Amino acid sequence: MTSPSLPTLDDLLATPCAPLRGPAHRLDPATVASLLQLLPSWRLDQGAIAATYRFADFATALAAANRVGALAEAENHHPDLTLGWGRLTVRFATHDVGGLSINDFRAAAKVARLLAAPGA
Ligand SMILES: C[C@H](O)[C@H](O)[C@H]1CNC2=NC(N)=NC(=O)C2=N1
Repeated sequence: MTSPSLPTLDDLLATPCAPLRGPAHRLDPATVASLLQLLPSWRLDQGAIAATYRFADFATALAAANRVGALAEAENHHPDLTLGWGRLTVRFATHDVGGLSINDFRAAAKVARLLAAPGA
């Protein structure tokens, strides 16, 4: 049960990342935990949210990284990416607020949709 003030997954998918600056936009741990419930593949990882996606080989993982990069550019919200053979780890935090913001969840939801699609 999410409180009325929390966005749904559809809200996250439908809302573009917006410029956020300053600690007022930092999410508290309870909100982070509630929002993570919307993104089952994602976890809290040293102050960021992260997910690891697996692929058939390096070239496929690299292609996925490039698709995530295009999404990040479109959203103006950028992850740290760790690319390996058959593996891509995507991590989001918002450096402009010095922690996690709603933009991280907006972007993560879009990445999850992008990479869940067949042939990602
Ligand atoms: C100037 C530029 O719009 C800002 O630096 C944007 C770019 N992408 C960003 N990405 C992330 N992850 N956090 C930010 O605070 C951020 N800010």
